[in-house]
Amino acid sequence: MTRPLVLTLGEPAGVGPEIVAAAWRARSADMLPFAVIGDAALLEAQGIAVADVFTPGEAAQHFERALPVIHRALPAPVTVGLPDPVNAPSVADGIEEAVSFALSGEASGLVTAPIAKAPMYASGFRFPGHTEFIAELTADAPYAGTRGPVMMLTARDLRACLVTIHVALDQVPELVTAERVARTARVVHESLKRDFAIARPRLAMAALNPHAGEGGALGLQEIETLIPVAEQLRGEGIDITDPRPADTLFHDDARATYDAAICMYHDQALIPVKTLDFWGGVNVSLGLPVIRTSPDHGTGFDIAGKGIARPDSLIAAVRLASEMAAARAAR
Ligand SMILES: NC(=O)C1=CN([C@@H]2O[C@H](COP(=O)(O)OP(=O)(O)OC[C@H]3O[C@@H](n4cnc5c(N)ncnc54)[C@H](O)[C@@H]3O)[C@@H](O)[C@H]2O)C=CC1
Ligand SMILES: NCC(=O)COP(=O)(O)O
Repeated sequence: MTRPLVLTLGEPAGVGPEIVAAAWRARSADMLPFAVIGDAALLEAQGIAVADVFTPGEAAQHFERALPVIHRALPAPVTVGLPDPVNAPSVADGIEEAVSFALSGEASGLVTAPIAKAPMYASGFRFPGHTEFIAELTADAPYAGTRGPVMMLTARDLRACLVTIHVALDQVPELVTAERVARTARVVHESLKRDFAIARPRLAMAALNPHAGEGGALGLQEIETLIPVAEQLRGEGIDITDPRPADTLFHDDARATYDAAICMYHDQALIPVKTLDFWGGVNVSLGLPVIRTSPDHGTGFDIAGKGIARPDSLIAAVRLASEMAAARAAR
């Protein structure tokens, strides 16, 4: 039987509590039941019934009538829209606890509500985001496959996967190495088979430079790095294209030619994803021993507490984690 999911509440002063409550209100047959790690008072304040539980395994028995919560009180009161770094260590602890439930098998996977990066960094959090933190927390767990983490964003029929994640643009060219591109492609190829049940994944590689480098006139990374690595990957049996100009890779007809795009930097992947479907996009961490999904938006401090935050992306993240858990269980 597939176990429930575990959710983290994320930044308590952001939209997390209201979208988590809304996701529970929208519970449906295509979602696994879930338990939330966080401050129960913030969820009760959303006008829903909550049930105190100790593990995600207890979620299913309560889920229909109340949102199961693994209560973790915050050290400082929450002012909506104003993150307090004093609460940041509890946010990180919640993610760590969720990962341990997923590693122990008590949860099928985790779905994380957004964190605010700046207050986390101010409190000493030393990871760029969830993705790298979860990779570190799971580094010693057994895993049969190429290790990530690889960040993938999905929206409608687009899956965009990142070779570099949260780095300044001027650092991107030196980080686009053959090793990084190859590892990203291998992780994506394996994950599309294992987690998305795609038997023969087709990958499209995005070029780094305009016009895929214009034969070297607009940059040499395609000739020196990307074309050779694409050839090497095809030699391993991975169906991947040579680098394609990124400006023509994401329109409707182009998307039909591949199952995932390998993108060289953050905005190359996230702009098409968020343009295509800002409300329904999902962030997925690939190449880890645990399943992890997340909404593609952030903490929405400008709208938190106003009752207008849309839960669609979190709901899509819960659905996708449920599908991935089913795909892994069926193998
Ligand atoms: N997975 C995660 O933990 C992520 C965290 N962040 C963090 O979020 C914080 C704020 O980042 P921003 O760049 O301002 O992005 P943001 O996504 O929080 O906000 C961008 C715009 O989208 C709107 N928006 C966001 N979520 C919405 C929702 N559920 N319904 C309706 N409108 C929504 C906001 O009101 C704002 O106008 C930062 O600290 C950033 O690091 C950002 C992206 C992902
Ligand atoms: N821009 C995507 C983002 O910030 C999500 O990062 P992560 O917390 O999922 O690693």
